[in-house]
Amino acid sequence: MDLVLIEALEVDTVIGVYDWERSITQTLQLDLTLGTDIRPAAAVDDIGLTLNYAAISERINVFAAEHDVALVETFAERLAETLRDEFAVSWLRLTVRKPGAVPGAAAVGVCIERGHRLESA
Ligand SMILES: Nc1nc2c(c(=O)[nH]1)N=C([C@H](O)[C@@H](O)CO)CN2
Repeated sequence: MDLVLIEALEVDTVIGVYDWERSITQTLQLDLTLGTDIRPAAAVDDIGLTLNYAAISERINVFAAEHDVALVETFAERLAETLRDEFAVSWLRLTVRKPGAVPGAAAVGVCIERGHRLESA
């Protein structure tokens, strides 16, 4: 299995369990590792045959702008489901960090893996 990477993508969204968080936008930082087979695209140098990280990043920005949830867990789970529905992703690892949420910690958050890792031929 090959991997396409999106690292330290910053997106703005409404997120948080406390009342004061319900009326503000906060920035989340995302790391995304996407499992795919890059060989068909590499063989003919065609963006249409791989996971377009620019298009996926734009989709994540739209997702963040449209969603409003309490937990980073919910954000991660729903985003992973959306990406697996809309792109040819066999497996993904998604880390969602909420910088500055806890005093003394650079960031807090979750990391999830979904789907099946395909072996390379
Ligand atoms: N496991 C989690 N713990 C907490 C979350 C969360 O989303 N998942 N959220 C908060 C608050 O919103 C916090 O980030 C505000 O600073 C607390 N714990």
